[in-house]
Amino acid sequence: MPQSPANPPRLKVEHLTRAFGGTPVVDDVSLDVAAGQVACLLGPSGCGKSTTLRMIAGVERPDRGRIAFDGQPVSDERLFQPPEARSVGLMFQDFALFPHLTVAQNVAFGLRSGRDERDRRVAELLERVNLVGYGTKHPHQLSGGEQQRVALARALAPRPRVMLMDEPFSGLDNRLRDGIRDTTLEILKEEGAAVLLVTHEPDEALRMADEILLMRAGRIVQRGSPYNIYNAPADRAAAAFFSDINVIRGTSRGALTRTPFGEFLTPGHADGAEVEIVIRPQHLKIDFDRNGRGPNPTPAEGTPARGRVVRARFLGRESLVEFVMDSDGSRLTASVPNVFLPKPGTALWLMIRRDRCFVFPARR
Ligand SMILES: Nc1ncnc2c1ncn2[C@@H]1O[C@H](COP(=O)(O)OP(=O)(O)OP(=O)(O)O)[C@@H](O)[C@H]1O
Repeated sequence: MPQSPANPPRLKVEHLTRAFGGTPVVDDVSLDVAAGQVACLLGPSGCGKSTTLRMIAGVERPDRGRIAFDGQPVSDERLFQPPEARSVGLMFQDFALFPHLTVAQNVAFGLRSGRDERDRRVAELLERVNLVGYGTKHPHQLSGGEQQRVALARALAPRPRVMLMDEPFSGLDNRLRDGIRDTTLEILKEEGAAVLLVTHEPDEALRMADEILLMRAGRIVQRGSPYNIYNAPADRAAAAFFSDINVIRGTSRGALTRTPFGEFLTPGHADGAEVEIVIRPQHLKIDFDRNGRGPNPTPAEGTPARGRVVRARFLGRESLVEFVMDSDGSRLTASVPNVFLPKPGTALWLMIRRDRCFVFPARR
């Protein structure tokens, strides 16, 4: 739904700022999340994600900035509503179920309605999280995944306008996690809350988010759909956050940069400026050596360059092959689906998917 003053986003955060001991930890963060939308705050440990979430929850006071739900301020220069007045659902890494309460009592905990309505809502949620028949059990009788689903049901029970989740899946077994993420996402979408999920795992953000907000040192450095963030990273660090990367350095002259893979267009970079051409391992293509010759250059893949295999590893879904390049001794890594394990020393040719390269100014 388009947003306007008459139709404000479910969650709106403007210029949120918080310092600890003089060090800014959250620095001018603004974001919007619509009802039914999942936004992921993604960034390395310590970048300020949890502090942002805690301010929106109302358990941490901002130094500056405004927070509004459906256009109604819950925190600004004058106002600071406590968490219980905000209609937020909270879910953290340790689910913190009440051990002495049953599953049904845990789910009913935040419900203020009459008994019939409460029982109806608990039954509805237990069915939705696939725990029919578990109502009388206690948390210690449940697996980690089941406990996580109870926590989700408990957080959603009062129909919060905004759902805040801080690394909610990180305590779970790796094999369970993808399934639980998908189920959780389905339920969140059905319930229609605005969801802000904090994670340091790019895979989780790519899987769950409608919008990713990439955070670094207290600031949001890029925002966009998973597709855009992955395929058009704002800088080298943003590219490197999602996968291993290869970096080919060169000097831009007349908007062209010469590399072992031919010339690359580098418009917008001054003459003599050092640039970095960044390419993910899966976008390097490998071809065989034909008596010292490689494949013919193509417009899309440019000039091939020869290298020798240093190491090849099988990682299950893919094989990673590391090369040292003949031309300048630089190291590059290519990823190949399935099994491809050439012996060290094998000469092979590499080509670069030019439409998948990113060009950035070189880091000093
Ligand atoms: N109450 C506090 N007092 C002092 N420093 C704090 C406080 N809370 C957080 N910090 C500091 O602020 C920085 C950001 O912490 P925050 O928990 O927001 O980061 P994060 O991105 O969520 O990291 P993680 O994923 O490790 O939880 C850290 O350096 C942390 O030590």
